[in-house]
Amino acid sequence: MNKEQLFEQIKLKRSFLCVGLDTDILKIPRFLNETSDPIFAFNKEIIDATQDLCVAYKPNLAFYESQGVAGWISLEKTVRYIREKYPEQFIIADAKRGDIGNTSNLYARAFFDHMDFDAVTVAPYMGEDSIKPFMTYLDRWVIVLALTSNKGAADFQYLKNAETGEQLFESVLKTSQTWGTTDNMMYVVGATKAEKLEEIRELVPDHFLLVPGVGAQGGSLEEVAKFGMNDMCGLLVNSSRQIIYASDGEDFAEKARNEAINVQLEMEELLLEADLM
Ligand SMILES: O=c1ccn([C@@H]2O[C@H](COP(=O)(O)O)[C@@H](O)[C@H]2O)c(=O)[nH]1
Repeated sequence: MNKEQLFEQIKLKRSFLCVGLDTDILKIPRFLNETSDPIFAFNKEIIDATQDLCVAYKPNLAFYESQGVAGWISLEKTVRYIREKYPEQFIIADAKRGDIGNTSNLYARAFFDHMDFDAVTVAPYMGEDSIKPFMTYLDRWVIVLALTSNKGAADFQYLKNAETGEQLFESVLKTSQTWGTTDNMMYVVGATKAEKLEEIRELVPDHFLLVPGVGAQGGSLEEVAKFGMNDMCGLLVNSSRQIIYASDGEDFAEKARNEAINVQLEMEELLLEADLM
């Protein structure tokens, strides 16, 4: 999917919501354990209940890898289900990969050839050759960690370069944007760091940003939109736990839908205010 198609979906759905499929076997409703693949059964219900309210899904690999082979099978089934039933959805592997070039090559093959994701999150620490292999695929994306939502982001990401005075996340944004384009590269910026979005937009005015951290982590959607929106919206705002664990009963999908509706309605208002629809 390219940038224009993504923006079309945002306008059509009146939403820039990305539903995080952080499917924890210990948190899903217990009655699903009677099915042959509880993680996939959960995901399928959540996807069917939210697909008209969001433009993207983001399975976080940790939740699948922690289940060994069974988890990988659930993940593959989930991606295939979305692709076949809701092909307009943008599918992100939140895998935070990146390694020496030949290894990254195989990560890219795993996520784009074998599994048909649209995008994969990558850590920029190992530099250009660790990220370039992901950008050789047409209409596939890398999403580079720039300023993360967690407390530990302060350990390195705000460190200032002694010569330029630039903070590390600023250097990541400046340097890495020369490796790709606004058509194959996005950035992760945590919603809990919304106050930094204004300066981030000065560095990367046209890139899409994947913004986790609303909902369970307490980030403000309104502030993210105020400081982070551009003329193509430019935002995919992720919410995982607040939506998918709205209930642990038989009504879990319906309750997830209600949570997603609340977010979508707020997003619709923000898009209207920004004159994007
Ligand atoms: O900076 C980051 C990068 C990634 N994440 C991931 O996003 C979701 C957030 O889940 P919530 O339940 O909505 O808090 C999760 O998969 C994280 O690993 C992030 O939170 N912050």
